Amino acid sequence: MKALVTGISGFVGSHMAEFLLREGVEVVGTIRNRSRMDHIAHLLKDIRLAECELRDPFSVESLIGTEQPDLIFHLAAQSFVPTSWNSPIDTIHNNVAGEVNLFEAIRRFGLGTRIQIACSSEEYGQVEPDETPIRETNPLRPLSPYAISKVAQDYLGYQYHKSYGLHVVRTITFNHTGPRRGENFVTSNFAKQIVDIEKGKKPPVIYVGNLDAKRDFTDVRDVVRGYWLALEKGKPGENYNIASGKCYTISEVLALLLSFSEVKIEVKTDPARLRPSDVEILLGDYRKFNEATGWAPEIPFEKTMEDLIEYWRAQP
Ligand SMILES: Nc1nc2c(ncn2[C@@H]2O[C@H](COP(=O)(O)OP(=O)(O)O[C@H]3O[C@H](CO)[C@@H](O)[C@H](O)[C@@H]3O)[C@@H](O)[C@H]2O)c(=O)[nH]1
Repeated sequence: MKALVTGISGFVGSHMAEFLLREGVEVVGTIRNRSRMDHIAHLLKDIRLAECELRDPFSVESLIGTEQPDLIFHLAAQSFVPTSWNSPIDTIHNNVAGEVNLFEAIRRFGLGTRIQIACSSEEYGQVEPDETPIRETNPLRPLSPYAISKVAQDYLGYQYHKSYGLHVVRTITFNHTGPRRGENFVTSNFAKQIVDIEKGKKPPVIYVGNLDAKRDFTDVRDVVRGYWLALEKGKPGENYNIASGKCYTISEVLALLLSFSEVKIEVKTDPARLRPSDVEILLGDYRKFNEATGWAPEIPFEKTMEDLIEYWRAQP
């Protein structure tokens, strides 16, 4: 069995590759010439890399024709919400064109490849108080260009399944984190700031944005197991929430991370970290996915946060 992981050098891609190797699957991953390699350096003897610009249909067609994968985990994306306000067109183009190019190549070669699409709880956007925990039937009220790009990716998956019978499973993943999480994202950003203070690299002040937002975090290692199960047991054309079913305010996340450290730290709001519109609450109902695949989260949030801070402590 051969799996293609787009964005293999990223946070989720590197964990996906580790999971697939443990399952005995042959792993090929896409990289671009400017991809960082530190997350997958330890895997290079066991995986193959293919340089591919997903935005370029010729590049994608040549990759798919050569590799003819049984499975695709489509994880490559511009995934940071604030970047999508600075470069909305680039976010939408990158996330949407890459997926269309993959679907078109699979369709043209007539392959039976099973394809997982990484959709996002950001698609739900403005959620009303009586709508939590959020089910897949909730209306989508996206609040950022990133969310729009994910709505498009999600519905393209539906459409290519209906129009051409492609085996596409759409996973709607709520926030996820763990070791190697990029330092822009809130959990890693706070953990790294704390560790930089511990190491004396910066004064004892932690800068934060909106602490009132509520998010539902799942450990990345549980998430990649979910992506595998989505293609093993999920129904083509369907969408499934992957979530923990619990949510924390960002101020609770900050308090938890601070509790792992001995140093005294002052908390300051950095206005540059506030967004034009922020999703207030994301709390997912994962029953549909559980019923289809048996998946449930296993790693508690406290353990994920401990592993994350230890990850940053171990960095040079
Ligand atoms: N990044 C960041 N966020 C902060 C900060 N302070 C508060 N926040 C708040 O923390 C929340 C989480 O921010 P992110 O970690 O940047 O994630 P996100 O915007 O929720 O998006 C993530 O989850 C999506 C799934 O819901 C993913 O699709 C997306 O790629 C990303 O992983 C947001 O409400 C944000 O305003 C800060 O200093 N930095």
